[in-house]
Amino acid sequence: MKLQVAIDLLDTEAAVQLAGKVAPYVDIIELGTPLIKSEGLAVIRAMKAAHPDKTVFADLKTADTGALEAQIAFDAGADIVTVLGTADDSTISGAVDAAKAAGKAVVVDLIGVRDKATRAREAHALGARFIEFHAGLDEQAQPGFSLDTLLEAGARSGVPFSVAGGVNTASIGAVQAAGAEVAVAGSSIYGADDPAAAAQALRSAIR
Ligand SMILES: O=C(CO)[C@H](O)[C@H](O)COP(=O)(O)O
Repeated sequence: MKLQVAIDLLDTEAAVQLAGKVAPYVDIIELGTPLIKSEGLAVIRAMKAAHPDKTVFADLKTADTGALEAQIAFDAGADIVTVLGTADDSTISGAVDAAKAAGKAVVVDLIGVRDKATRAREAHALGARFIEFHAGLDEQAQPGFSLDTLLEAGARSGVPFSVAGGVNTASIGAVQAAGAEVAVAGSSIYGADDPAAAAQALRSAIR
């Protein structure tokens, strides 16, 4: 299983600095949606320039104009972009076409999707590289939130998937046991006193 760090900071310098600390322990560097909204495409360019050997994941959460949004992020250096699972099939297909032309990839994010396993299969058939079973920060803040429902749906989907939703050292074992290809960790890394140690601990927990 691969490890993806989600950087939900708000400025490019802090994001590149954090990536520099955790890069030895992660496979994929994700530029979070708030970071891209705050800094624009420049943060994608800066991250790819700083880490040309890493997969740079632009969490665009595209809802429309899939081909166009994917293309501008690929041109800026992104290797993977996200499209929302709630978007129209044509939006996913448009982004997938752009990815194929650029030799890059699309991940479909299931945030807000009710029947995640079914939509995951549809999105995979449309050409998404893998499907992100995701509970967003707002959903995680709800009383009684648990990652278990997400993991069960991912395991049931039968397609390649990642998991995001407050993944930490206590839960990453269950994420791997569910069969995820990628564990996405944001706040448990960027919110830690020592982000490098946090990333290293997550990496060590992967069997
Ligand atoms: O995309 C996101 C929020 O929409 C986050 O980047 C993702 O949820 C990972 O962060 P965390 O591990 O803190 O949940």
